[in-house]
Amino acid sequence: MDGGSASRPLRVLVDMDGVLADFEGALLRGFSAAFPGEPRVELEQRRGFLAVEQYRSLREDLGVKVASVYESPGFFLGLDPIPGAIEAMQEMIQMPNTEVFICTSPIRKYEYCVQEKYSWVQKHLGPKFVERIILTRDKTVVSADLLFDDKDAVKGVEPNPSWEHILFSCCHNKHLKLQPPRRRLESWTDDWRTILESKRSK
Ligand SMILES: O=c1ccn([C@H]2C[C@H](O)[C@@H](COP(=O)(O)O)O2)c(=O)[nH]1
Ligand SMILES: [Mg+2]
Repeated sequence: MDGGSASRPLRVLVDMDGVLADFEGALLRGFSAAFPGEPRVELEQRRGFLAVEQYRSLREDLGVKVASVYESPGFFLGLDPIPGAIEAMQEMIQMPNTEVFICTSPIRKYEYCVQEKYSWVQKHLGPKFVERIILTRDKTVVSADLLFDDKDAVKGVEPNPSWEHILFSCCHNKHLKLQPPRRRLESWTDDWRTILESKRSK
């Protein structure tokens, strides 16, 4: 090739719940509204990725009750964007030599969730991002350089995923101390651009 060398584009996966869309805030509000007399887990008290497990540990029947909130029609479409997420995604998709995808797991009772995730992306990010949705219960089989995700352990059938997992801080994971070399993004005001640059092939 003449002149400069062409490097392969950087491929970035961005999770939806807890990274682009405020699942935890809506879950607490929805639970409080639907079950006002029941004990609830404030965001400061959230521990562990699955809210359903923490509610179940409070009292067995609370697991089913909290799950009924996110299984309800309108829940996923009504999520608020995480502060700065929309702006960051719009900037990222314009970056040269960069491929951005939204990589998100639907719940098992997928009837409303799947369609509403698509509608949420259309509403908040626009049609070019609808083209870039990857729905999977196993993110380890998706090939990329980076995955921004609030789940502390992203596991699946592939023991060595191609991506580096950047833990996006969320109420349920902010207390975890990461073992080096694992990295975090505290919020969308944190320096995600430097993380992208650190993964570009030289
Ligand atoms: O207690 C819980 C908490 C979350 N979920 C669901 C909600 C989302 O659809 C997925 C998480 O998807 P990510 O792509 O990892 O953000 O998990 C749940 O079912 N129960
Ligand atoms: Mg998530």
